[in-house]
Amino acid sequence: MTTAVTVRGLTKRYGDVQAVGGVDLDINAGEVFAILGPNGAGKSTTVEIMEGYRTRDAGEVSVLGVDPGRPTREWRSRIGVVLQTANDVAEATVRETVRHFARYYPHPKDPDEVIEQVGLTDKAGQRIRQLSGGQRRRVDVALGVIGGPELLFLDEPTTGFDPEARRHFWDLIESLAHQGTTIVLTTHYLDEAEALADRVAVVAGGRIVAEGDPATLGGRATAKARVSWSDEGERRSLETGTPTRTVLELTRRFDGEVPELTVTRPSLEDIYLQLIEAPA
Ligand SMILES: Nc1ncnc2c1ncn2[C@@H]1O[C@H](COP(=O)(O)OP(=O)(O)OP(=O)(O)O)[C@@H](O)[C@H]1O
Repeated sequence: MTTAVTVRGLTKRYGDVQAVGGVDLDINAGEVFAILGPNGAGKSTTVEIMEGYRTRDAGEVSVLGVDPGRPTREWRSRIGVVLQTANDVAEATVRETVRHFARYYPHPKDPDEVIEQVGLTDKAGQRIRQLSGGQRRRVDVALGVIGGPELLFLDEPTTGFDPEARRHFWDLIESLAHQGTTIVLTTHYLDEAEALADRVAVVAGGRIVAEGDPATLGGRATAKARVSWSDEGERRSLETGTPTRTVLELTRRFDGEVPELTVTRPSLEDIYLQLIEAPA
């Protein structure tokens, strides 16, 4: 497996604030990697260092084989970036803007296709300043992917999106990942991380407190399950480490279908909240 990003012992301090306090990361080529963490955890700082937009105090960083502290033009053309705050070219239209940015890259995608992918075909002729916040964010995403990047960084990409736009965005990310693009995203939406990411890292206080598959993070898949059902109109539930056995017993007791049966394990959000409350 090829590694797209390697980070070792990364630190960054702003005055008295230790924004990043020793981060190690390996992101494989072709994977979708989500960085989660509360406000001020150090996510953007870490990502901006990987993008070559921020200097580091210490540590080793390699992104597509290049130290982002010494970015080259050729390297820049291989990565795509969607920053948290975008610079709007307010007077230009969506199509003009996307076409304009396409010229910066040696092998850009077709601007109209990209506009379609982000769901802005109807707005292609509209000036950016006339778009809603969520629509502008979609322009940002279009500008991040127009160069056909091997590696795409997305910092809170769906903030301000309505639920439908978010789903469209997820489809876009899935199709880019399917085509082999490595994707690194930060998000505050746990459902987004769960839907998209092959692996997640939870950052708190400038350190990684957990890392892994979102389905099993923090022992999620083996944590006790809550089995709930209905018995003569009354809701019953119990927590158990052996939910299969419990369901089997209930099946016997009800001689078949267990009324209103649910079996749940902790959600990614439950595990995330535990992790950030008690950093390792
Ligand atoms: N340019 C800066 N100058 C001084 N302090 C900064 C600067 N940028 C970030 N910080 C501080 O570094 C810490 C980490 O900030 P960072 O933006 O990396 O967090 P984050 O995890 O991305 O947060 P959010 O979820 O709010 O975007 C915070 O305490 C922040 O106040």
